[in-house]
Amino acid sequence: MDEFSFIDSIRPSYYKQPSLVKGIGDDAAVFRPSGQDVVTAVDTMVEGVHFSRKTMSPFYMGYRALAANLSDLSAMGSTPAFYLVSIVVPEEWEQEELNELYTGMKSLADEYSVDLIGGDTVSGDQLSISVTVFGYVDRGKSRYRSSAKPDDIVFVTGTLGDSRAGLEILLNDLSIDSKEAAFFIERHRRPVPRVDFAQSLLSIERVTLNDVSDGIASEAHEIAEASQVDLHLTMEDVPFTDFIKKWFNKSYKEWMLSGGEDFELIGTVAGEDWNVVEEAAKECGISITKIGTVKEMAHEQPEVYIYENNEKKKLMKSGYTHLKRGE
Ligand SMILES: Nc1ncnc2c1ncn2[C@@H]1O[C@H](COP(=O)(O)OP(=O)(O)O)[C@@H](O)[C@H]1O
Ligand SMILES: Cc1ncc(C[n+]2csc(CCOP(=O)(O)OP(=O)(O)O)c2C)c(N)n1
Ligand SMILES: [Mg+2]
Ligand SMILES: [Mg+2]
Ligand SMILES: [Mg+2]
Repeated sequence: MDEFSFIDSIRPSYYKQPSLVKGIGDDAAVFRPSGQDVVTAVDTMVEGVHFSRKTMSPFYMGYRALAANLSDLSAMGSTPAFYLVSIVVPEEWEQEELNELYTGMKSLADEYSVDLIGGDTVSGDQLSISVTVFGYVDRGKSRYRSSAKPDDIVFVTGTLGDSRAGLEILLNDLSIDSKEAAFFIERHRRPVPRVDFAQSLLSIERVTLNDVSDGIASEAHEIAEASQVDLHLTMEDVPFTDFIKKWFNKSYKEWMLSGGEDFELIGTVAGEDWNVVEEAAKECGISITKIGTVKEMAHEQPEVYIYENNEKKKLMKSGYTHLKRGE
């Protein structure tokens, strides 16, 4: 195998998106949006930081790199259309493993009819996958972190902390009940981006969305800062899988807030639209939970508060932070 035969092997034989003009094979790809806004994002995953041989097979490395990006598109309310993959591949990687990685991405891409339209292949020391995605959204309909208003309901999809529990099991070879361990591991390896749910909210004029990659302690702050409001959350309302308590009683609360990589959506919406949000979740077969309320800023800086046993505390912006220096 060399770079060129590899590219030939991953080149799609046909594309599903009608707006594609030129796919893989020239200096760049071309697509032609028809009056919609184009939404784009890039997230990178690096061996040793986002995954390791212990936590992920090549299939899941690929699946998850695309899932994280589709999750960002869902948080903008957009419909995914295209992706590009830039990959750094260590010498020892076999062609079969690289094919598996692409099969992992394709398995998710096919579900959403998303086309692979380009990328870059480079040899290097550590596996790194950078995925760039493009999606469409009706003009002016993107969902921003900056749209939260006082009295909004704060909600979150699914359950939190499962992915972190899966990571713990994988990294430390924990032997817990096999069915329950498999659930957490699956939540870590194969997160489901909430694309369908976000799209079912299209009838609502205003909804704030942010996807949970770092943990809601961080994402709630991003909403508070962008919207210049305070968020008041209730710890007892934050949703978790019931058996997480049994295995990780000491840690599960912290993981719910800052474990990260749940790829659920946290958002805010006016009370009068709450029934639409509930209906959307039901349609998509996912759970949705009210976890708090938006309030006007009490001080000069936006804050997130969390109530536990009726005690009010500031929730710090904890979570996974890259580029930490000098601490
Ligand atoms: N190295 C970078 N150069 C330019 N923009 C960046 C860089 N890193 C992050 N951003 C931008 O900063 C914003 C927040 O990024 P990030 O926290 O990674 O978002 P998310 O958690 O949703 O993936 C996004 O608009 C992103 O495009
Ligand atoms: C081997 C391994 N160690 C640690 C983690 C945990 N981890 C790595 S990055 C991250 C946060 C999310 O990644 P980031 O690059 O900040 O995503 P973004 O917010 O840009 O979407 C977490 C919780 C992991 N997934 N795998
Ligand atoms: Mg990012
Ligand atoms: Mg995001
Ligand atoms: Mg992201």
